[in-house]
Amino acid sequence: MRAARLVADAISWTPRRSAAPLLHPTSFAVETGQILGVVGPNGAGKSTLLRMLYRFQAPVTGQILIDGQDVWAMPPRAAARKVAAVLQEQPSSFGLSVVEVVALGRTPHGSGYSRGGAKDAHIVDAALSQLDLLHLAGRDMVSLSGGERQRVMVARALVQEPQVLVLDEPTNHLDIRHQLEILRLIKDLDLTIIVSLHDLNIAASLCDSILLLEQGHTLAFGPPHEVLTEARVSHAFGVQARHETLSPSNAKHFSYHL
Ligand SMILES: Nc1ncnc2c1ncn2[C@@H]1O[C@H](COP(=O)(O)OP(=O)(O)OP(=O)(O)O)[C@@H](O)[C@H]1O
Repeated sequence: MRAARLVADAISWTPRRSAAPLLHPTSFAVETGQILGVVGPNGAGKSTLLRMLYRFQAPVTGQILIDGQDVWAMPPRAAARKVAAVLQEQPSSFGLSVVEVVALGRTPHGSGYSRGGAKDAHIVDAALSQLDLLHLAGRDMVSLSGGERQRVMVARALVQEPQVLVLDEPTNHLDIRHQLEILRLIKDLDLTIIVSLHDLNIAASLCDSILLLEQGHTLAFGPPHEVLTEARVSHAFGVQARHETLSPSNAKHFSYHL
């Protein structure tokens, strides 16, 4: 089993030269192979939280543990074999082709400047195929659409063979079909996943648990049906939220009004 249990124990983040935390001490656990959705209004602290999980900025307090090991206490290369990230804004990877960008995901598994062997090539090909990118393999990254680039970044994260995958708004830029495909892929992956999402209906159907943030505080953490209540969503987002049952599917669906 590749997935691992992730625990955030009272992690917080405060910018340098500032007294006020942007994220107040936040605790949660994501069981092995489960999906945690991080939701909340703009500026709630979702990306700030994710940045600590994928080792971009260190928590000012608290610890992040993967199967009991402190992510911030291990060497960066070891951490990169445990956690991969797919971010909203990607560097444009100037001059690199799709296959070269995806292959970069193998870096934490290589030694020195080794180019990787047949095993790496096989892993890269499998990811290109899984993300419907084989026909784009030779294309320059800068020539891709936003959605194509997003799929390349998911492929790169997968070839990293992490135990934990962090995704910041992964459906941004994707058309409906590719949104559904990415969501199904996320659901099927044998990984522990932390994903920030703006669409609460997607979050409720995709995730095993939800962390609802507001102004750097945890409003609620737990199963979607417990966290995403009409009252809490209305309060957090400043709207009137209505939780309806759709017919004939009987699926629950939020709609919103000002
Ligand atoms: N390095 C920084 N220094 C100062 N303020 C910051 C820094 N990084 C983020 N912020 C502020 O912290 C708050 C939380 O930002 P964050 O990007 O985590 O929110 P978010 O929930 O991801 O928002 P969105 O839904 O808009 O992406 C925002 O008000 C943002 O302006």
